Formats: sequence, structure tokens, C-alpha cells
Amino acid sequence: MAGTGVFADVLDGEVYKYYADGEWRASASGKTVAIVNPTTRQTQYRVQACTQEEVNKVMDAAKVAQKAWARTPLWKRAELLHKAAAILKEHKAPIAECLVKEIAKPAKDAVSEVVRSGDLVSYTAEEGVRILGEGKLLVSDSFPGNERNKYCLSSKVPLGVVLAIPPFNYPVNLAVSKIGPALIAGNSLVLKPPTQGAVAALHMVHCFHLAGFPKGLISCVTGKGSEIGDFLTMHPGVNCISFTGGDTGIAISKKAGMVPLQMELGGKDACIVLDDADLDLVAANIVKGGFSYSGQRCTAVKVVLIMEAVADTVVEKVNAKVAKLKVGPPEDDCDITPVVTESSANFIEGLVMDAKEKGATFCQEYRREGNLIWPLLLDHVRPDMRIAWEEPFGPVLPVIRINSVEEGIHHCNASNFGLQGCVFTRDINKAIMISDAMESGTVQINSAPARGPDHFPFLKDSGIGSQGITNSINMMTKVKSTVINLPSPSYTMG
Ligand SMILES: NC(=O)C1=CN([C@@H]2O[C@H](COP(=O)(O)OP(=O)(O)OC[C@H]3O[C@@H](n4cnc5c(N)ncnc54)[C@H](OP(=O)(O)O)[C@@H]3O)[C@@H](O)[C@H]2O)C=CC1
Ligand SMILES: O=C(O)[C@H](O)COP(=O)(O)O
Repeated sequence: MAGTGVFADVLDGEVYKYYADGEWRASASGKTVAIVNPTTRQTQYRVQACTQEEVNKVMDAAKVAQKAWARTPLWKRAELLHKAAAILKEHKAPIAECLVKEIAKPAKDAVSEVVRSGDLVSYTAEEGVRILGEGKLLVSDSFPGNERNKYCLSSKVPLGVVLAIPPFNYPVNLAVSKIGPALIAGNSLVLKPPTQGAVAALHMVHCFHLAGFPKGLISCVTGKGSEIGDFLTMHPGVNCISFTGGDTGIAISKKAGMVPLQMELGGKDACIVLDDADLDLVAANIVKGGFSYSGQRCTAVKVVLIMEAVADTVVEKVNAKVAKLKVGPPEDDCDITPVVTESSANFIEGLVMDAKEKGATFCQEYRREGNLIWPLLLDHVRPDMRIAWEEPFGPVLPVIRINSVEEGIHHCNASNFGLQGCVFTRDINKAIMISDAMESGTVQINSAPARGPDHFPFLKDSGIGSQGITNSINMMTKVKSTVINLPSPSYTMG
């Protein structure tokens, strides 16, 4: 159970502690932040509202710890990461319980998130050993005018202190996707978890603590992003920011100093359906892609662009599947669970009402109880409706009927987002050409968008840089070169 057994140290009475300098601590602020259960809409947990002074101390400790960590052999860093991964998986049940209570993630998906996170950490350790174990040797005579009298040895070295800010929808997985690469590359890491999901993240951090990472190398400060976010992201002790979330990321990138940024923001993933597609496959992927975790995934299908000739058939097939989705609490492992906050539910409702006023066809009756919104397919959506462009982050999916592939590509590319997209057709040549034309980081052919497997590059225009294990390790390093200057040119004869 959360906050008990090996996790007892994390809890102080009714309030979860924050993690600094290898210890669990209560904040001197005496203030707490409430985490509201999306299902009951009651306070489920409380976390510390950390102060600026506490952030300063964490940054100082992170700087000191990083210097020693960078001198720790790569294989030892990997060994500790493997240990943390095993502990994380061993304790999947209490961590998953937090995900169910804090973010209403369906019970089975919550367990999968923790297991996937352990696997991600292990893979990162292995990948880090491989890619950081190699450097480059450059010789000078390849550049015009030079002889071979200079040897340049370059390798990847850490950046320093990495600040990780994940979003609510994967508070564990999108935290470890930043923690693992940062640590294997020799950085220290300061985590600011999302408020909804903070307790799951604190439990995950405790698994790293139990694995025996040095003091100060990992810290976790809690508090509302709106209150301590700016102080963290503009802190002079930060050498890199890895952020996943919404428009907050745009504001951060404007305020952050001259540090490398990894920003993974929203998406409006388009699903283009051609008339030669396997329509059962299309319907299955629209439902899975559009409605898993109630549409609260950056990679969710967020607009269907379908050829008029097959639209009626697909809409009918999708509706039949939507009717079978189980709606209810995450504890019952329902497919559709309450969305994360009341304000999120209100925002989604605003998009639905706009579509209603402008004449979209409601394939199901709109129904909401508290934060629980029943799955809804909106047909005959037109570009003048907000839902055609905005990301609901909820179980509402618009269908726009198109008369040509070009029309679909045009809609996709006119969006400000460009995270992922997908195309359904039996013609591989067409699929490749459409993929090339879609200005999206990743295009899936004949499957719904998805980030995983987690070693795939997770590229996008909806942000800066790219994720995926290898990309993140590379992003959290810089190149250091040492040039050997020979007294006279030297050429190897064999
Ligand atoms: N691309 C993706 O993977 C995802 C995209 N999103 C997008 O984000 C929207 C909202 O999701 P949400 O998680 O609330 O995203 P936010 O951008 O609101 O929050 C993401 C993280 O940033 C923190 N934060 C908030 N304000 C600041 C600040 N000023 N400085 C630094 N950090 C801050 C949040 O903390 P706190 O919780 O304390 O406010 C949270 O940890 C969704 O509607 C969707 O558009 C969301 C999830 C994933
Ligand atoms: O933040 C998100 O929504 C994720 O990066 C999407 O991951 P998924 O495709 O594995 O759900």
C-alpha cells in the first residue's frame, strides 16, 4: 500500500515528504499542496510546498554530487540503474495504486506504466554503456590544407544538473525517461513532478533511493508548478531542462537561460484514412488510439481525416466499438475513467459545446458526471470548429470527411502541432508518400500513433529536440574534444 512498508519513510503523518540530499524531508514552509482524486473529487494525498531556499539547497547538493558521479565508472552507473529498475518493478503495486488515485489511470494501465518504466531504466543503462563507451578519433588531413599532424579525440560528457519536469499523464514513465538518460550520462537530476501524480513519482524516487544512488544526485521537489516552476526553470544551477507538458513549455523556453532544452509539448495527431484501407483495422485503431486513457495521451488520435467514400462504414464500426467501452472508475479497470481535473473536464465540454453550436453530428449523446465524460465521436466536423484544431486531452474525437488525400495532408500540416500522425492504406507507396508529406515527427503506417517501444526516436515539431532513449542520452551530453598535436605529420602505413 502507498506510504507503507518500504515506503513508510516517504510519508510524514498525512503529508508526503520531498527528497533532498539523500533524505526524506518536510518543508520548512509548513504549507502543503492537495492532490485531488479525479474520481471522488476529494483530497487524496498531500505533498510539501517546497520553498525557494529548499530549491537552492537541492541545486547546490546536485552540483556537488554530479562532480563525483561523473567520475563514477560507466558500468557502475549502469549497475545502479539496473538495481533501481528491479526495485521499481518489484514495488509496482503501491506505485500503480497512486496512479489510480491521483490521475485515474485504469488499474491495469497503471501497473503497465510502472513495469514499462523499469524496463526503460534497464534499457537506458544498456544503451548508455554502448553509446557512451564510444568516442571518435578525427584526423586533420581530411580538411583541405592540413596534413595528418593533429588527432582529435572526442567523447560525450555530462552537462551538469538536469531539471526534469514531466506531465500528469505519465508521472512515473515520463519522469524515468528523463532520469535514466541524465544519470547514465553522468549528470545529476532534480525532478519537479506534476502535482497530479506527485505521490507516484515520490514512490518511484524512493526506489532509486533504495538502490543506493549517492546523496544529492537525485532530488525531488514538490509544489505547484505555478508557484515554484519559474524559480526552478530560471535557476542558475540548472544546466539542462527536459520538459513534457502543455503550453507551459513555450513559456519555459522563453524564460530559460542558455541551457539545452528538451521540450515535448502537445499534439493533434491526425489519422488519415484512404478508401483502400482495411476498415476493421482502422476502426480498432481509432478506438484504441483515440480513447485509451480517455484520450489523455499526447499521442492519442485527435482528429480523423477520412475519405468520404468509406466514412459512413468506418463511423459505424467505430460507434459499435465505442458502445462497448466500459465507463467508470479506474479501480474497476474501466476503459474510460474521469479526466484529471474539473478544469480539464470544463475545457473539454467547451470544445463539445462549440462543435454542437456549429452543427457537428453527435454519434453518441454527450454525457458528463463530475470529471467523468463518456466517449464521444463527433462526425461532420468542419475546420471552423475549435475541436478541429484544439487538443481536448479527453475522450472526444472529431471526424472530418475529406474528398482527397491532399485535403487531409493540408489539414494535418495547417496545425500548429506536429507530434505524430498515422495513415491507413493498403498501398505502401501511397503510405510512404503521405508520410513524407505530413509534417509530423513520426508517422505510423496502418497503426495508431504511439511513443513506444521506448527506444524509438520520439521526434516532433511540437517542441524542441527529440526523445527516445538514445536521443535523450545524446541530448543530455555535450562533446568534449582533446587534440593531440604531433611535432610532424604522421601517416599509418598499415
Ligand atoms: N506531449 C505530451 O506528452 C503531453 C502534453 N500535455 C499537454 O499539456 C496539457 C496539460 O497537461 P499538464 O500535465 O497539466 O501540462 P502542464 O504543461 O500544465 O504541466 C506539465 C508540468 O509542468 C509543471 N509546471 C506548471 N507550471 C510550470 C511553470 N511555470 N514552470 C515550470 N513547470 C511548470 C506542472 O506542474 P504542476 O502539475 O504542479 O502544475 C507539470 O509538472 C494537456 O492538455 C496537453 O495539451 C500533457 C501531457 C503530456
Ligand atoms: O505523454 C504522452 O502522452 C506520451 O508520451 C505518449 O506515450 P504513449 O504513446 O506510450 O501513450
